[in-house]
Amino acid sequence: MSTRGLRDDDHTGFDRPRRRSRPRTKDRPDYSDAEIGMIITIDRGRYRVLIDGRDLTAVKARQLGRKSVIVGDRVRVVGDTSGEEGTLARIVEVEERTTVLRRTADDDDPYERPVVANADQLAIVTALADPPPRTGMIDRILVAGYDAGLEPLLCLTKADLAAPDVLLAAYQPLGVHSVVLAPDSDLEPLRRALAGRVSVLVGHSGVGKSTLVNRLIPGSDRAIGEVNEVTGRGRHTSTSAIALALPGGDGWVIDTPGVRSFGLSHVTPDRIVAAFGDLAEVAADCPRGCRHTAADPECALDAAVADGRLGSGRVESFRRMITTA
Ligand SMILES: Nc1nc2c(ncn2[C@@H]2O[C@H](COP(=O)(O)OP(=O)(O)OP(=O)(O)O)[C@@H](O)[C@H]2O)c(=O)[nH]1
Ligand SMILES: [Zn+2]
Repeated sequence: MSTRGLRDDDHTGFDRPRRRSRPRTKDRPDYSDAEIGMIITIDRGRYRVLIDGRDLTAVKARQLGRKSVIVGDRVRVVGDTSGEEGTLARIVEVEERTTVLRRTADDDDPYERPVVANADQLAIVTALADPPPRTGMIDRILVAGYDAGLEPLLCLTKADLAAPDVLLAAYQPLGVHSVVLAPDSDLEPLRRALAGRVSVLVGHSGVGKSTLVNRLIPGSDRAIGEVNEVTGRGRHTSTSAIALALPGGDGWVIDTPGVRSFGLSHVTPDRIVAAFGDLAEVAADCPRGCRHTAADPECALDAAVADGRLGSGRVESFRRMITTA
């Protein structure tokens, strides 16, 4: 009797991929020598890849199938990698991602769309006036960022038009770092916060994100914008994010097109709580399925506030964030 006959009766065998269906190692091309680059931006199926300062255009190789390639991805590239005009390289492998920022188009959308890979900071650009700040939007972006394992940075622009105090006070208990910016303000605090990191910039159209990027990276030429009254979109209609190197090679900012919504149907309360070490420790005692809101009668966060293990301000801020988001 063959061993295969025995395995067929074994239920656990069903889920395992059949050995024969996998390509054998010796048939699989070895790309370990292929050059590694970073995806800078994507335009109509063409990927801009930066390798050692060379800027090339590439397409996805067929063997990648439906695997997504997104801005920030580290990829292996073969073919013509000279970067010369008219040449096209092929992306054959995507390196494992350290983080993935995702969004769903809206809350009823079951599809998570990966937006940016390998970032470590999420800079939320919000105007203090014109357009007025919306904490619901900030909360949604914070939740998406915590879910992705990114550290948030609140960039409050247009401080010449309104004071930042109320917003700063709202997010201080969560430990969110912030910088306040006016047209003539010193950029040094922002530069320090971005130094050596890969920061995704998100913000509603009109908050002054392009103005900020142009100040940080002279020559980056981000379109500053007359918002189109009909479409609500800025002048440049690109839908892809773009990675821009900070001067002196001191990190990257990844600019994203003005976000109008940040659907969060893929996020669970426990993944958010996990971003806060002190809260996560306490929430380990919550009943199964607890959403950690004020409406959850047995949430362990309440007991921890009552006996002084957690500050009430921190728990309230956390709950406001997860409930308005
Ligand atoms: N008063 C004031 N206005 C600013 C400031 N920063 C930018 N603006 C103005 O706000 C408007 C929008 O600025 P943008 O930089 O285009 O904003 P954006 O967030 O990039 O918007 P999109 O390009 O639509 O994504 C422009 O008219 C800017 O001149 C600021 O600090 N103070
Ligand atoms: Zn709870």
